[in-house]
Amino acid sequence: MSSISLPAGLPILPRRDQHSHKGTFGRALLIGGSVGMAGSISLSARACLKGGAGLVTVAVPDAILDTVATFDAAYMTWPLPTDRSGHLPFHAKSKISEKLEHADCVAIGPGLGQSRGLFFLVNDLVDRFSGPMVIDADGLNLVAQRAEKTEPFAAPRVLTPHLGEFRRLVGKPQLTMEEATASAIEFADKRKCVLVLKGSQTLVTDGTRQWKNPTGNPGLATGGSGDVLTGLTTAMLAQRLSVYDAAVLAVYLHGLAADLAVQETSQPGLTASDLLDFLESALCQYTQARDANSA
Ligand SMILES: NC(=O)C1=CN([C@@H]2O[C@H](COP(=O)(O)OP(=O)(O)OC[C@H]3O[C@@H](n4cnc5c(N)ncnc54)[C@H](OP(=O)(O)O)[C@@H]3O)[C@@H](O)[C@H]2O)[C@@H](O)CC1
Ligand SMILES: Nc1ncnc2c1ncn2[C@@H]1O[C@H](COP(=O)(O)OP(=O)(O)O)[C@@H](O)[C@H]1O
Ligand SMILES: [Mg+2]
Repeated sequence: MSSISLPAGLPILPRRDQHSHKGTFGRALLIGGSVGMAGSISLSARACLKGGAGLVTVAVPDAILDTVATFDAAYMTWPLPTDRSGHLPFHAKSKISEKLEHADCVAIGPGLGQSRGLFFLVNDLVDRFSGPMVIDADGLNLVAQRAEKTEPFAAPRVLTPHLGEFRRLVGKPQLTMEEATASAIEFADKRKCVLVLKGSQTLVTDGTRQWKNPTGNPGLATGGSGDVLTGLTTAMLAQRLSVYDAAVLAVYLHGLAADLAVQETSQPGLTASDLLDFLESALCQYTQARDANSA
């Protein structure tokens, strides 16, 4: 029996049909990484698998492909060119497009770094991909650099900034967390997106609805924990949840995994890799409680 009770309003991940197959649970494409930041996109990709996506492909600069591929044998890799500074160049666009055609959902940003080529590449993909997309980390920073910062997004988008990234998105470097909360709701409403303002009680909003997340602890204050959230959110999109529901459920499960992890380890000792190991327990507790509620 599950030891948790699910908070009201938590989205339901549908039970798996007996005759389902990997295609049923979506093809996710994750784009990120640069020399020195192979870990971030690897964490995202593994979290995407652990979160239940059917097929996961990671597109990274070829200089880091072997490192990324070795992290988990269960996802596929797609080599892209690497520029002289270790980043994806703009001309990676054509090879990305080949994979984009077959993707049900996309995540972009973890570990990308920043360059002029990346600015044009990322903004082109954000504008062009018609399916749901998670934008995180440098993906957010590159979107923030656009001059026309007020237009609504043309397709379903989940943006997952921490306070520092949100300040860059709205161009207000002094914003407090309290001010950011109000501003996040306004941002999501105006830009027609889901905004996940990450922190100790992460806020998820689409401008109309708000979810203040009850799970999670300061053990999550460790490099790579946000990258895990990116992959988990993408997994929920791959399983056909709406952008708002995907973000809420991912944030809840991510925090729950951290809460379960620190029962067995410690807050200071928690790493993003450990967190991946507890995603399964979090999903187990969640699905048991979901099934008990519907019995
Ligand atoms: N293994 C890997 O490969 C990893 C690679 N990674 C990759 O690194 C890249 C850079 O991402 P990043 O988040 O580390 O740096 P950045 O965007 O400069 O943010 C830090 C700035 O924001 C501020 N800040 C304020 N409030 C904050 C808050 N609540 N939470 C966090 N920060 C907050 C903070 O202010 P401070 O409090 O430090 O003065 C500081 O000024 C990105 O591509 C990412 O994917 C990482 O994922 C780690 C694992
Ligand atoms: N004190 C805290 N309590 C609860 N959750 C936290 C705390 N500090 C950080 N987190 C969570 O950890 C994650 C950190 O994300 P981020 O800063 O993007 O990490 P990274 O880029 O290193 O992967 C977010 O999901 C955030 O909500
Ligand atoms: Mg981050």
